[in-house]
Amino acid sequence: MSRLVVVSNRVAPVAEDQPSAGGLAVGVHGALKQSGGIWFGWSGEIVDAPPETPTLYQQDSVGYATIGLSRRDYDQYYRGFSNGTLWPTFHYRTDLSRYDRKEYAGYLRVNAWLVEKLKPILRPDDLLWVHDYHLLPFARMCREAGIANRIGFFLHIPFPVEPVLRTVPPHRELTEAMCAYDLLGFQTDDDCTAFSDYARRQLGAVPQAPGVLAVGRRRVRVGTYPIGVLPDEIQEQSQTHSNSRQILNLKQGLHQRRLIMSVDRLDYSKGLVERFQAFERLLEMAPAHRGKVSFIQIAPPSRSDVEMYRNIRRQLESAAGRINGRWTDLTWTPIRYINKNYDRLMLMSLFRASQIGYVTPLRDGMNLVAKEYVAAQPADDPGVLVLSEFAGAARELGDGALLVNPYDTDGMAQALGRALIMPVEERKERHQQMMRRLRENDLDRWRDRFLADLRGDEFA
Ligand SMILES: O=P(O)(O)OC[C@H]1O[C@H](O[C@H]2O[C@H](CO)[C@@H](O)[C@H](O)[C@H]2O)[C@H](O)[C@@H](O)[C@@H]1O
Ligand SMILES: O=c1ccn([C@@H]2O[C@H](COP(=O)(O)OP(=O)(O)O)[C@@H](O)[C@H]2O)c(=O)[nH]1
Repeated sequence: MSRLVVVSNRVAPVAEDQPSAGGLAVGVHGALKQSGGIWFGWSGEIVDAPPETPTLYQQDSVGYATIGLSRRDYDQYYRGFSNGTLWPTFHYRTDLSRYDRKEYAGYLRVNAWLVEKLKPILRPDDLLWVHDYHLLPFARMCREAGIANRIGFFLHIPFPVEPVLRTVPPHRELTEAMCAYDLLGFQTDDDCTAFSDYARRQLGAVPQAPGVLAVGRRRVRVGTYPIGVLPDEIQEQSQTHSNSRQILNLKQGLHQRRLIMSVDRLDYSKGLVERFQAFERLLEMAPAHRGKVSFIQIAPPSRSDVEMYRNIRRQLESAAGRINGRWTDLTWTPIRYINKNYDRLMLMSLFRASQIGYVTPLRDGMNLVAKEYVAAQPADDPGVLVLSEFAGAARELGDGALLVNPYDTDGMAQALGRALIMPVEERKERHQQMMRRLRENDLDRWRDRFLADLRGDEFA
């Protein structure tokens, strides 16, 4: 079988007990560990002079090939066009998006440079699987460099509807470039439909069969492949630290209080301020919960050199300070807001120790934390997932979770109140329902379905 070569901007740290840098790294690492292959991408370092060739190293079945970026490339490609333009727009925050031609030129330049660095490592029958918005034009540049391999692309974040996408000035060039991939994968049907609708209206794409678009002389397949987790592995992990000093101390310090848990990169798309406000509304609306419930928000800093990320950090600090200032008493602090990265084993144990998973992004491609929270619960006394309808995960977990609209403060507070008193029978039923979906759509299936479609004969 052909070798798998994964390309993504972010490459996971290799050690199991190291904190991971977001869902892409967690998902791709989990998938590659099973199948083996090469993982090529940015080393995470900014260097004075980028080397001629990537650094190669092997860890179990995965070969890593990573390379540093110069300050200018990092600024224009990663911080600039990827995270200053595409990320906010694709998350429907056109108010936070900016466009700079120089940054876009840098984005294209780095894509072409990465192709040049990857080419010598490639074999003619390698299967390429490229990930995420940093690399929309990567396949087009591969084709220009004479790389004829089959290339698939998976978008981890939402794909916006046409009027929103058009606010990115080079939208047509970008989407035309996407059509140089053989297969385009999205997290949800909504994302896939948004792309297909855009392609029909703006690029004159003609649907040829279900999931196949003809765009000029190219045929491109499109499909929905929701990323998953490995529920059994998470069940096991969630018990690793159950009796550790940290978890025991936490439980002791809670004095029987119910625990609400949230874990997110510190990102404005995650709806953290709205979430804090809804928690405060719960305390206002339901005096019985005062002193009886604690909320832990873990929010490791992310992309801190992008201005909007500094703003959200300030806003949250002020919200947490204000709410705690108003409600804290001698024995109870309602919100523990922690700006630190935790390793996954500890996170899964924290999920298991809590009664509510509070996951309320304003917009999210999938949100693996929601799935991990469910997988980490004890089957005989599971916690409740309170989940935003705007997370990709809501498509699969909507029947078992309490779905909320993160713009509706009262609605979220009500959902928290309902979760806090939900009888165990209802919690078990909801949990079983969600576990069924997690098992049907686990991480192995995500990889296997995508790669089977990419290998398929339809392209011949
Ligand atoms: O690499 P960073 O800039 O530090 O950011 C971390 C990752 O964030 C995003 O993750 C997304 O992928 C998850 C898994 O599919 C999904 O659940 C989540 O909804 C997405 O936001 C980003 O897409 C990745 O490229 C970043 O590496
Ligand atoms: O301190 C932390 C915070 C998060 N995560 C992991 O990072 C991933 C976040 O993925 P998600 O899809 O929820 O959001 P993203 O950050 O990719 O937007 C999940 O697997 C978390 O368990 C972690 O390992 N340590």
